[in-house]
Amino acid sequence: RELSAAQRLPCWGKPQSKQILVLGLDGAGKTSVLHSLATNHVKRSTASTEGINAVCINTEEAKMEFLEIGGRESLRSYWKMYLPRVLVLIYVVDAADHERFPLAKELLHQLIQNDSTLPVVVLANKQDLKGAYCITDIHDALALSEMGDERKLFLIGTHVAEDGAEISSSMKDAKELIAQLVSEAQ
Ligand SMILES: Nc1nc2c(ncn2[C@@H]2O[C@H](COP(=O)(O)OP(=O)(O)OP(=O)(O)O)[C@@H](O)[C@H]2O)c(=O)[nH]1
Ligand SMILES: [Mg+2]
Repeated sequence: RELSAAQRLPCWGKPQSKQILVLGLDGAGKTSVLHSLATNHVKRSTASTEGINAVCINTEEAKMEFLEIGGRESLRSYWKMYLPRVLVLIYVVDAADHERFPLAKELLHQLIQNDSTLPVVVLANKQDLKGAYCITDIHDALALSEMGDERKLFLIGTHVAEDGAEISSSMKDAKELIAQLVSEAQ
């Protein structure tokens, strides 16, 4: 496993680049969301990310470089290493994974505790699943009211359900919002 490869990735680390970190527990849907945002079509991931996964996405507004770090327990210690370089943090949760909300919450709060202004976009993914928590419940479960007053914080429900379909309007909104945030953050 070569996490240090991040330094050599073609689109990661250029001074003019807008870097976005994508974190969240394993299985939350980070890779699936990134694939879908990149292609505008739903594409579910079939494998857990072994290390890091870098995806460049360009919109009219911004050239964006997304870096996902796998969410498995063995990879979580790497998450914070990338924080100092990011403009925006995307935190993906599986809205139906009730059992692990407390863990997802704890890890999110640990990540942002030393940066009171880092913008955060929480994606409450898998909204298509029966039993998925709605936005209000996710807001409570993750204690998003305790993320600090100075921070730009957004919570969007998403799903990556039907392979091949065009991405949902909420996913398009998320893409626009992220582009907006990175252009403001630079
Ligand atoms: N029903 C449903 N399944 C989803 C959704 N998003 C992702 N999945 C499925 O959930 C599983 C995990 O998705 P990934 O995108 O690999 O999750 P990840 O967060 O990248 O996981 P790691 O790389 O292990 O950290 C895959 O089987 C996906 O097909 C969704 O919105 N709805
Ligand atoms: Mg992944």
